[in-house]
Amino acid sequence: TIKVEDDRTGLSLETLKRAIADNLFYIQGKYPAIATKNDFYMALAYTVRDRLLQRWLNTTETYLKSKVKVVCYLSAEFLMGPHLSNNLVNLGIYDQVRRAVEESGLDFVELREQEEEPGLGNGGLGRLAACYMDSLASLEIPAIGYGIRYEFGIFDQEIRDGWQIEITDKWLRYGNPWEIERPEASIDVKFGGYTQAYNDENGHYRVRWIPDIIVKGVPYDTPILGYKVNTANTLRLWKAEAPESFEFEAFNVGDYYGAVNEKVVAENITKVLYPNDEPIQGKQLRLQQQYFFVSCSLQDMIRLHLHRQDSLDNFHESFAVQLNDTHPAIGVAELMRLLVDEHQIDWDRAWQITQNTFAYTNHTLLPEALEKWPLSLFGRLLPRHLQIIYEINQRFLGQVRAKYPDDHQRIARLSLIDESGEKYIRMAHLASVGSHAINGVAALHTKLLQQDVLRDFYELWPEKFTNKTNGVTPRRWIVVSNPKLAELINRKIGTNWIKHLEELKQLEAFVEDAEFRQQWRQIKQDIKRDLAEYVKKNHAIDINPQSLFDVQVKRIHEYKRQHLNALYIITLYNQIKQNPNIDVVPRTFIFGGKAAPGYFMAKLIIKLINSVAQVVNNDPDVRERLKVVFLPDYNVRFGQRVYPAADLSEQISTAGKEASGTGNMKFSMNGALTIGTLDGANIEIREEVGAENFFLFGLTTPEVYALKAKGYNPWDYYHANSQLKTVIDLISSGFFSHGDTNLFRPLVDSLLYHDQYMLFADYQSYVDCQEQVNQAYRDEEKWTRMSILNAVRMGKFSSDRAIREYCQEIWNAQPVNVEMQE
Ligand SMILES: CCc1ccc([C@H](C)CC(=O)N[C@@H]2O[C@H](CO)[C@@H](O)[C@H](O)[C@H]2O)cc1
Repeated sequence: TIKVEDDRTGLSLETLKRAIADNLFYIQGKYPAIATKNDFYMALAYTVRDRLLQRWLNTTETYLKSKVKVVCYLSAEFLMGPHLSNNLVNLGIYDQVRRAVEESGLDFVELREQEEEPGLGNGGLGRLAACYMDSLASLEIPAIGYGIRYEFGIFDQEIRDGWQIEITDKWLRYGNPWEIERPEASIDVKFGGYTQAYNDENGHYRVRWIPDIIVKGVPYDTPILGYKVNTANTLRLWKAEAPESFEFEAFNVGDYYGAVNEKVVAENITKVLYPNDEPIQGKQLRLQQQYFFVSCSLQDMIRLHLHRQDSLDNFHESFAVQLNDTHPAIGVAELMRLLVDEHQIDWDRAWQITQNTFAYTNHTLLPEALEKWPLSLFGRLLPRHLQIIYEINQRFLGQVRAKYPDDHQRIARLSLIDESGEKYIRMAHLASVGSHAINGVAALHTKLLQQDVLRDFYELWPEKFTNKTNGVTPRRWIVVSNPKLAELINRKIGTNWIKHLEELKQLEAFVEDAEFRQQWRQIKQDIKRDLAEYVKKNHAIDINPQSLFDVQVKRIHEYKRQHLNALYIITLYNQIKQNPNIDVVPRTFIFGGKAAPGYFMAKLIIKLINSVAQVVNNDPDVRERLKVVFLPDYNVRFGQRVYPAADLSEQISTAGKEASGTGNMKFSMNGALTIGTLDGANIEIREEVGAENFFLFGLTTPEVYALKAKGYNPWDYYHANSQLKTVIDLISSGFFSHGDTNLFRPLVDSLLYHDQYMLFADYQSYVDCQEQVNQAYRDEEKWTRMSILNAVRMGKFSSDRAIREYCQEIWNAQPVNVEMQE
């Protein structure tokens, strides 16, 4: 008998080909002759999604049936990246699906590139959340990612005449095959209005909240499949809608706008992601977004808990809730409101449950990124929460006073309310008081948190603080992004490394194997050639694959010092112009990164890089040896293309400013060497790969503090270093701006008069270090050895290691085996 596989789950070539054709017909309603590339992509996506569903439903059923602890990751951002390839790798069916597509006469790569990237994040914080979701599922830890389904994600970036232009990100224009709407699980969320105290039937003091408006939260679920396991966790993203999308009464009296007004107001809440990646703006809509998704998520958790249990007394045993920075910190007050007001649990018990439920991760030391909300705005939008925060603060400061009587400064510093000038609510304080655990994202960062930003909390509760150095998923950042390298590693040590990255160390045995080094080098060369072709085809720029690919891709920010990189490029340019016979290693400087639309200096830095590129790339004296390219629209898909192609990874932030960095890990895992400062996770990468395999420069954090304390005058460096002076004067002269001496003045003046991030102090050390890079790159075998060691010693930086630490030290969560019911 011919066994016909189920169209939905079969993995044979025939079944896959039939499934794609059927989905094109029955879902897209198209037959091949009239189908667009996007139709074929959708048909393929649904074919792959079908093969996720069994695991997904089995997982949900397993969790509902058992009383397992579920990790809930609350994040305002999830930078997931394209789903197709990642799901094919985690299902272990990449090659057969690729063949099925090609045997159907379609171009797999073309279809793959059709997928709109869900850009529901700004940068590091959002991408970390995505890597952690992949590791939670791959480690079979029950988990739910809770966030916001922005209609418009991070803007698409175009570069026009050297300037960043922001384009609206209509990622949902063709629909999203990877999500399922769950209208039946909608949740109501209140805003505004007033509160009313009353005594309930048992004479207990109670408060009710009478809101101005109610908004409906509709969840959209996306399956998050682990690597080669049966576990598929859920990413639940909330969309705001009006309870009644159409007011007939208003319509009948001809008030057409009134009829849809509520709809518009409600939907605005999840309309767009705030494109700021550090500086906060304290906009009302931002607070509405934060409260909206947090309230939906906590109400959803309580509903799930009461589905499995009959009292909320052990809610904290059901759910471990991680606050991804302060953006969801309102959750502390919201859980108290739900437990006390909605479920009549007494305050002290509710507070215990709340503190045992929440944990808080801080991702930044920059003072301007620490969220604080004006009391006026907060009280208007969330009157009941303001009362609850007052109550929390009063009880908290009571404890502080008991421990530090008469230390009024300390009490004022610790208070949830910043009373100096206009009053603010300090969200980092609310998160710290309401959590049983607080962590930074790299060893240095956590130390600086304890010594500086959260010093008073550390002195109060040292036991709450632990470090959780960031990690990245080797599935997307090696297996999906660099299949050739993954293949070479598989051939040498098998495939266990993909879930046990520390096993990469076994490859150290091959460093002295010339054949292996040749293969390693060839892979990098092939990828560089592919990137050069991509840049030629899409940006009409010729780059030399033989040159050293020096890459800096990350959000544009003064503390990340993309402009220090530009100062080095101009220095090198001047060296060649002054002495054309100088023997420099041909270099291609590749930049990528978005600037927050309101961040003027960041945008000027993009303009400077493009202006320098203009001159350098068109100067016959240098262009064969120096090329500068700013590739637009840096996102996850772009990262997957550029990390494997890099020779040198630029991690040059001012010491003490980059909390961790995660790009640094992705570069090193793909064999790039790092030039960097002792900042964030660079320090731990250098410890793992060996100081001899890391190009270190610059002031350390204590040296930065000391120099600041002593009084740092950038002019001293300008006058003392003629090479630096020449570079700065060249920029001021208008040489890179068609003679316009005003264009870059704001940037030059900020350096000469402030240089907040100490570029001048680190300039010479950076230039000298770059010379060491040149020396090393000349010795191909030496460089290859260093490249191999940089990659194979990166085991620590897998997000699996980080998640295992969170599970053991913060969440007390265990893996749960999901059976595959046939
Ligand atoms: C309110 C605006 C806003 C938005 C995002 C943020 C994030 C905290 C910024 C961010 O992405 N921080 C980065 O987090 C990464 C993951 O931990 C770290 O690796 C980076 O060092 C840190 O800059 C701050 C403020």
